[in-house]
Amino acid sequence: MNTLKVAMIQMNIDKYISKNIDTTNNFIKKVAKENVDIAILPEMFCCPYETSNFPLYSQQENSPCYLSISNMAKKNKIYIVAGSMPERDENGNIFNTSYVFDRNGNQIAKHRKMHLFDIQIEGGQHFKESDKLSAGNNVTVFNTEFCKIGLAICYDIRFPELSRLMVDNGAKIIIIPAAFNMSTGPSHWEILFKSRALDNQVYTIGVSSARNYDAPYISYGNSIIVSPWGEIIERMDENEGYRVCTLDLDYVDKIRKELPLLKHRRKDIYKLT
Ligand SMILES: O=C(O)CCC(=O)C(=O)O
Repeated sequence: MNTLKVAMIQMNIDKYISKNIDTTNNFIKKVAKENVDIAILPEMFCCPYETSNFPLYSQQENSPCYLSISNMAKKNKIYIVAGSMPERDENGNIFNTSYVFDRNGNQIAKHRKMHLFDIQIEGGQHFKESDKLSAGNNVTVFNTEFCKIGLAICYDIRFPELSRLMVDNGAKIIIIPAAFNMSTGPSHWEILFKSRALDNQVYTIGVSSARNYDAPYISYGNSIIVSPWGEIIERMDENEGYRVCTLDLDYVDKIRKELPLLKHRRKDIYKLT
């Protein structure tokens, strides 16, 4: 059987970066003891999710925060999908960026959120990432000894074209560090992870920050794993914690063989004439 163990780390986000790094370190040590292969952190795991914070917390690659996560990966011999952090480039542009480190602490992937989260729900959530952030332009798929894995951030999951491109590129798992909110989370979170899993016959994994009612942006929590058959195989509540889950990659192949959706596509007619 071709399996791997993943851990969803649903952490509370503090205003101090150092506290967030300590929290991450404690979780990584715990999950490494359970022989986890890939640990996943939430979106903006080191920065309270607020547009005004992005410039204040933004750091260039190789920042102390970046290096401490890389060191944790190396020390614990574990892959870490470092949720996301505000990344500042040499021109001062800021991106919502997820880095992936391998078991030697080397960066093997980097995804800059491609779809910026600008919403205005009447009587509900308002947010405008584009006030402070720039969008990334690249689809991200990275390789491991288990399989290829697609990576995107939160709002990116709403765009089926992106997941499909990852799958066309060989992904059998799609990982989404996220922070849905109390307006869209209860209505859309589960459906989105099920839909992307079902239409691509992949495992989808959404890792959220824990809910904090004192924060200006209240995260939905509910970190989730959905199978290629569209079933929820792990789901957390709103509280801080972690969950370990073994994924069977042969099951992806089995589902794709039994119900060959990807093969049955009519790419020859998917054009507007
Ligand atoms: O799509 C949503 O409803 C939430 C997206 C979000 O919170 C984000 O992209 O950070």
